[in-house]
Amino acid sequence: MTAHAPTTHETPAPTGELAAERAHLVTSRAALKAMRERAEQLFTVGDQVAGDAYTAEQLGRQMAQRIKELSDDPAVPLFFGKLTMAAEERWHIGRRHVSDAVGEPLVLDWRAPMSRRFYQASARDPQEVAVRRRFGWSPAPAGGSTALTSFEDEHLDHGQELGTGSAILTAEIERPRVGPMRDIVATIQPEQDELVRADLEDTICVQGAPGTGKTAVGLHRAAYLVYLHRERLRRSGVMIIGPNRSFLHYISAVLPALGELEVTQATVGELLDHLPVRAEEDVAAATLKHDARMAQVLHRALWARISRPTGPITVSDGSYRWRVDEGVLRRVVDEVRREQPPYALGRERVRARVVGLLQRQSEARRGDSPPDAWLRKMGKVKPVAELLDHCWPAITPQQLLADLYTDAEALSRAADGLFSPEEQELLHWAKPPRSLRSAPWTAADAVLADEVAGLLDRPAGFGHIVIDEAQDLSPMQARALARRSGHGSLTVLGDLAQGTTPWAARDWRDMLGHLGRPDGRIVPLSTGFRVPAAVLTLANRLLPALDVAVPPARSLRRDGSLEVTESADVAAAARNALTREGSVGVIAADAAVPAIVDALRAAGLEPSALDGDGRLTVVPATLVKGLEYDHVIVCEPAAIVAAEPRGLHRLYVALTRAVTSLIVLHTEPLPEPLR
Ligand SMILES: Nc1ncnc2c1ncn2[C@@H]1O[C@H](COP(=O)(O)OP(=O)(O)OP(=O)(O)O)[C@@H](O)[C@H]1O
Repeated sequence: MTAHAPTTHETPAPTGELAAERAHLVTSRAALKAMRERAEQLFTVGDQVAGDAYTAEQLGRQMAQRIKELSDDPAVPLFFGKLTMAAEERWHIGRRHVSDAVGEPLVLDWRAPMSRRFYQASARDPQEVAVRRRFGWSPAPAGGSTALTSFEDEHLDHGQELGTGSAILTAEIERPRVGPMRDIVATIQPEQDELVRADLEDTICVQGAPGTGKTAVGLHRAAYLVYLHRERLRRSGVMIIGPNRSFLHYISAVLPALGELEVTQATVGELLDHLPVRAEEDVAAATLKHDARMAQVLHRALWARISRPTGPITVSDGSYRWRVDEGVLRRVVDEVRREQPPYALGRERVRARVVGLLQRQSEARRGDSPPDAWLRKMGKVKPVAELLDHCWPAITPQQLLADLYTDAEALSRAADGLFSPEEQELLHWAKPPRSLRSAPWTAADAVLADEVAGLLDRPAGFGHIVIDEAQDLSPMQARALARRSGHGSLTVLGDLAQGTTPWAARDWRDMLGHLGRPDGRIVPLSTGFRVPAAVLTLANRLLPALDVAVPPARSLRRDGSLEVTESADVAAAARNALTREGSVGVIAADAAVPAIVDALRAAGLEPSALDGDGRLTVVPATLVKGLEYDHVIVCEPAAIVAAEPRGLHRLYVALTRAVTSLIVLHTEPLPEPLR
């Protein structure tokens, strides 16, 4: 394969081609406006013609959604690419579909099957594409519009291919980052596109070094799947799981920019709402609670609640008395138990079968079928209720956990052969709480309560879940997500080297097992788009000490700078960084953050809150995962390492947040691998 120099046209364009492209832009914008006006008109008419209130509301919601989808943001290019086919057809590719009054497409949605060639065609396999064109756009000033300024052609039919040498890709990657994450739809790379367009049925697990575009791939895959399977996924839903709220805030603009407004975004913690978290616990206890063995302990503890009937029941029904013998009742309970339904469903099944036995007696005596009200009444009569409370008692997740934590014998039975006596002791509450609400519930208990809730009843599953920073999930958290995925598929994104929780994954196959998808495809991403090579070389020196088998990251970026300085003057470093274009992130051990904020303020600088939109942000090291800044100042690496057991992993995360420059400030000796 031979790569040739591109034919790049810069503004002002000497040829009429750029003018023709600008004319196409004007036509496309006008067509989009007309589409929006038609939708608005339908919206008004729909209001008058829709039959019942429900239909009207549904229709209204869909139309309002459609109008929003058709909105034209002048700051966002309407198209970014163009394919000229060997057969002379021409297709512009953009963020959404635009067609003219007779339905002729003016811009193809990037997710349409045809658009795939824009990302995948190569000189070796042109896929009938003669020329691939990428457009350059000027940055939009605040509140203003972007302008079409240039284009770059690859004559695939003549063996020309730029790959990552594209000037427009380079400009996009090097564009200063301010504010939330942007979509990468104009420059998705072939290896990323393969993942974005993976089938809905496919669970994929992406192991990628920092900045290889994992988050970007996950978000674009969500947008792609919603486009392709709109009706199905609108019903079941798509969810994005991120490590914390700051991260979710950072990525929140990407899907709306791609026209997708109905995707749920949450942290794992936000999904677990079965008890109020009010206490902290030591790492050993928390780690044990996050261990996969805990699932077996809870399963045993719950099913140990079931006991066999110890006598017959007799039910008075007007002038009749029905009787069910102990042996028959035992068979009912044993049978339902063998069927292994969710526990709460099992209880109802026992109830229904006992009522069925009463019904048969009644029918035999009375000669006709009793009405539904009779069946409901029989389900609640005292002997039946007492039988259920004895044999298959109702239980809440909180009650089950509290009983385990306070009753050493019950715990020992459930944990027999699984937990050592010392481990069991870790779970024990020294004194019983006054009430379940005031019990010292911890975050790990919330995960366990969710496991129990999942044994009681199966939650409805999402059609697709994208899990970012998945390396940090514990086996029990992974199970909580598996439960919410039902028959759906997963996109699992992470980097074993960035695992910072005590239970962080060391092997993706194990994690996929906990996520209920042991056969998921594990795919590496290796090209880094964020971190400059010099910075990555420094961070890679930590890898051998991180005890994970991952290939070192490789950067596309030859620009950028690295400075390691023996100084504590963060204000001077920040002031200097602010003279350059782009965002500045100061990353420090959590405990050092207040003093750094004070020092910056004392120097007349104004750091903004993590979710704010200022140019200078001070970020606690524990919250920086997934984020990026043009200029990063990492303060005192030794303190970041010392703050937690997996401090070196945390430092690896901190060092890989820089897009353009990294400044490491220290007065203490640097951690060993960096010396
Ligand atoms: N194909 C691409 N074109 C342009 N920019 C890209 C491309 N792929 C990734 N990027 C950019 O590279 C940066 C890193 O991407 P992203 O945050 O998705 O990486 P990541 O693998 O999730 O990183 P980390 O593991 O550090 O969280 C982002 O600014 C993203 O927009």
